[in-house]
Amino acid sequence: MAETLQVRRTTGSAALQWAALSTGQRPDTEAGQHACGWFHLDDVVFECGALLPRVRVYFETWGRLNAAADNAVVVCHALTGDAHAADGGGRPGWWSGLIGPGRAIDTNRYFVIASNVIGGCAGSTGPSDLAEDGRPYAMRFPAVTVRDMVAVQMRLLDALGVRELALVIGGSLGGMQAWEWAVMASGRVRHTIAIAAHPAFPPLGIGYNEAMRMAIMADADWQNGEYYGTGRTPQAGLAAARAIGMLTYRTDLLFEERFGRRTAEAGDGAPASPRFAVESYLRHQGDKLNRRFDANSYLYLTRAMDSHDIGRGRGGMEAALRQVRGRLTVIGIDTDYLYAPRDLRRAARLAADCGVASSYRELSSKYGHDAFLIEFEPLSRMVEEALREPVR
Ligand SMILES: CC(=O)SCCNC(=O)CCNC(=O)[C@H](O)C(C)(C)COP(=O)(O)OP(=O)(O)OC[C@H]1O[C@@H](n2cnc3c(N)ncnc32)[C@H](O)[C@@H]1OP(=O)(O)O
Ligand SMILES: N[C@@H](CCO)C(=O)O
Repeated sequence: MAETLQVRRTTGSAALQWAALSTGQRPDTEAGQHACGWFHLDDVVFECGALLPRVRVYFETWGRLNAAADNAVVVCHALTGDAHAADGGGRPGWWSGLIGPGRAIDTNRYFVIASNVIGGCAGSTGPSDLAEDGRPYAMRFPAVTVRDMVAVQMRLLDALGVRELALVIGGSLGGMQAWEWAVMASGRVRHTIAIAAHPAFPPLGIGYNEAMRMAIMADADWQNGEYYGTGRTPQAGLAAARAIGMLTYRTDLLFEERFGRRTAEAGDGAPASPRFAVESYLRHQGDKLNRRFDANSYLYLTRAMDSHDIGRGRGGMEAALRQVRGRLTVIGIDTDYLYAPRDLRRAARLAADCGVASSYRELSSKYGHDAFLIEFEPLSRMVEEALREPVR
């Protein structure tokens, strides 16, 4: 199976040079330094049995892999996130508050890797890419699962020469990947931190995902997914999906504080134009997502979330948990509507009952589910504390 790896340092000596590496050859990066790269793999077999002859993974790294090749940290992104988790290329990342020199995930100490998930639309192969026949995959893209995402990430880590992981961490869909990493790479991962994510995606989440998919597929511009190159994209559908999503990612308290019943300046009260501040906010969020996200990827990634269940095909949840070796920290958010803290506390307890060195921590926030992308100070403290705990 052919694999190729290209890495480009964005800072420091010989910055901006693309280097082609043979797999297993560690990238020559420096402590704290940011790099980005492409990993090309052939013949990737998905859990559903489908095979993609060519797959591309976009990734970014921070820091340097140590001589023992055991200081790697894998950071997994959420539904609409990407590989740009921390500062680099002159831009902050979505977790810059957590990752960087001297921060909770210290890039002077760790070699941090974040990659865009397969099925996504931020550099890695997804439904908008061209299939072998030269047409976009669209709905012909295989049904991707969280396990497929992690399997590809594991191959990336092998190619980068990483032997053992100090930490795998992520929130939401990223947390689901972290749960899978704990099982799939058991013995290779010293610490897993799964934030705002169940070990098996709950029915309320599946329901909301379906409502969001219905919004996209009801848009006439969706065209059964074959919208690429037609000049029409399902923007209204994706915007409606984002609005539904945002209502589950935040809280009533926050909306009360931010918007109350205030009206938006432009609103004239007609049903078709936004009247209240909260409406114009949701529309703005939809516009923003349309500028950076592909609707078909949204369909595929929400389906991946629906299928997430670490016990699937492994004899159930307990049997899967019994495979976990390293330490597990589950972080819940007290105001998270979708990923209820009581479920996550229970999951951490179940893991402990199954012999895992497991603990539960709770982040208190008015932001709801999205708190893991916003509340960097308390989250940093929790990550630092968790990393100080014994591995086994
Ligand atoms: C910035 C990125 O991280 S994008 C690339 C990677 N993406 C990810 O990792 C996905 C995860 N990220 C996210 O989900 C979000 O970016 C979060 C949770 C981190 C932050 O959400 P934000 O949308 O930036 O914050 P918030 O909810 O405060 O909304 C602020 C926006 O709403 C706008 N807004 C606020 N009130 C209103 C209103 N009444 N009417 C219209 N717009 C409004 C603000 O002007 C601001 O707009 P801007 O983002 O264009 O500057
Ligand atoms: N704000 C997050 C929500 C899902 O966790 C995202 O857009 O990815």
